[in-house]
Amino acid sequence: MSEAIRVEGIVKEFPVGDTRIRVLHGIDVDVNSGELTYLVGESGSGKTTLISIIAGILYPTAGRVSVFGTDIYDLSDNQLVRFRLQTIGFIFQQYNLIPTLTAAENAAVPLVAAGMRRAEAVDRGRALLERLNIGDQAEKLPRQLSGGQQQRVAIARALVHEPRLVVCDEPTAALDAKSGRRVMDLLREVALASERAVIIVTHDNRIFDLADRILQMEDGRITRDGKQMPEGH
Ligand SMILES: Nc1ncnc2c1ncn2[C@@H]1O[C@H](COP(=O)(O)OP(=O)(O)OP(=O)(O)O)[C@@H](O)[C@H]1O
Repeated sequence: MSEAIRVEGIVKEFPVGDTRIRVLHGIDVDVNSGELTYLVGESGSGKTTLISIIAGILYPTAGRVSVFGTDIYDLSDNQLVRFRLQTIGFIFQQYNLIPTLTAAENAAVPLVAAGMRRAEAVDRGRALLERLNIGDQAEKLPRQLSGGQQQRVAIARALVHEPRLVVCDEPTAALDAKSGRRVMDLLREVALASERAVIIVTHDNRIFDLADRILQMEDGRITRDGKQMPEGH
């Protein structure tokens, strides 16, 4: 276990009308590799905003984020895009699949973007779909898949290039218990590999027992940091 992510003094404000609202109030936290870290808290507490900043897709108003030793907001826009492509996999609440590509092609997108030959990339995408138990759906288009199947394609796409940091927003919400477990097994395997880290935002009490560490947010602050679920969940 070693420090993978360092978050220091993160403040985020959004403009609303003529004013600005502050949704993150100066967050300091480290995340270790070798652990599954969960981020929990009520709707609106700032979880998605924080993981988006950690994943390099939303600029903070103030503060620093270091991902495996790189201060990501010191990078130029182009460098950040490249760093994100190579190092970070993000599983969004919306699946954001490309409607004209098959499931296997969607899963292969990060590899193709990194320059891998298309046929080899699609083979790897298909192999990951098999591990997620939807290998038989690999040649279908997203609109021919159920919500849970689309979610697993999105998960395959986030993992296919073996990013060192995987950030997930409700990865199991649309899945039945068995599919959810498969996804979690895969994410745990990633987290336990050396020099890789996984952060999961979740309300899914079926998977709480799998967390190594649980961070709780309230009103834009981290108010608990421990192994146990806070009361009320
Ligand atoms: N682009 C935006 N403009 C203005 N306010 C925003 C914007 N994005 C988020 N917010 C506000 O920031 C706060 C935190 O939102 P966030 O989505 O991070 O919460 P969350 O904890 O992930 O909630 P949920 O569990 O419902 O997804 C909310 O009050 C939300 O309304």
